[in-house]
Amino acid sequence: MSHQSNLHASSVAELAVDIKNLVYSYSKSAPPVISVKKWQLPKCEHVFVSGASGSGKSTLLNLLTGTLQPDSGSITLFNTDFGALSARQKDAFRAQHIGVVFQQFNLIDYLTVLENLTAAAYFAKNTSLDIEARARQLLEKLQLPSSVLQQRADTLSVGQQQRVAIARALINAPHLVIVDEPTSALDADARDKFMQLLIEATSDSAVIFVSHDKSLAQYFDTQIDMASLNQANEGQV
Ligand SMILES: Nc1ncnc2c1ncn2[C@@H]1O[C@H](COP(=O)(O)OP(=O)(O)OP(=O)(O)O)[C@@H](O)[C@H]1O
Repeated sequence: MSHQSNLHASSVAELAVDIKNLVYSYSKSAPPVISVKKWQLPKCEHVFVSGASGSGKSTLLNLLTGTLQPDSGSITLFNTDFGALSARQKDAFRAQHIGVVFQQFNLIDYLTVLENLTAAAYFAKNTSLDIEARARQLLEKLQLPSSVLQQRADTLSVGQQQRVAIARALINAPHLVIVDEPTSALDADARDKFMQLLIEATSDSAVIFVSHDKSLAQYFDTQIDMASLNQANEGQV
């Protein structure tokens, strides 16, 4: 069964993420950085993952997006066994079903906002939607003027870049949105506004948001700390 046909199963999946016995180490001689026995995220739930620096938050996100491969265990995303996909299928699955907002936004500087959004749709082979119309709709939802579409990414303010990064993550209407600490450069007012917009814009998706700033937990349905999720060093010296 291809990942495409699995998508039909995904529409009835109860769980966005189902992790079992997931173990990951950067080095064989060191204890695992990630060791999660069981973690389930229901569809459309918004979870806040906190944890100290070095606790494994980014590593977990990289495993969820397929950038890192687990040593053992399984990650099932919307009924699809992610680990069983080939590298190419993983890329396609990620492009189609997972939206990522990176810490540094990772917009392509020399492209306009519309080109940035169109590129994300292109990689997902998303031809079924009118991308420009969807881009306009998302910008409106994120309270950016549509004139921004024609502006080069490197001419945007930091706050605008953040909103465009959300729009890019949502352009393909992903089932799962992963957000890695995007608020560190913002003052308190801008941060609250950003969080409200993010939560509103992702109401139809499951969201995993990682940050060490526990004051952001108020925006989420549930919260979990890496230390309790991760039993990596239990019983190890
Ligand atoms: N490429 C790597 N090679 C070896 N060790 C790594 C690598 N990347 C991360 N680590 C180690 O893995 C552990 C978890 O790192 P990770 O970046 O996942 O933590 P984090 O919770 O995201 O931290 P931060 O909040 O500082 O971004 C740390 O001890 C880190 O030093």
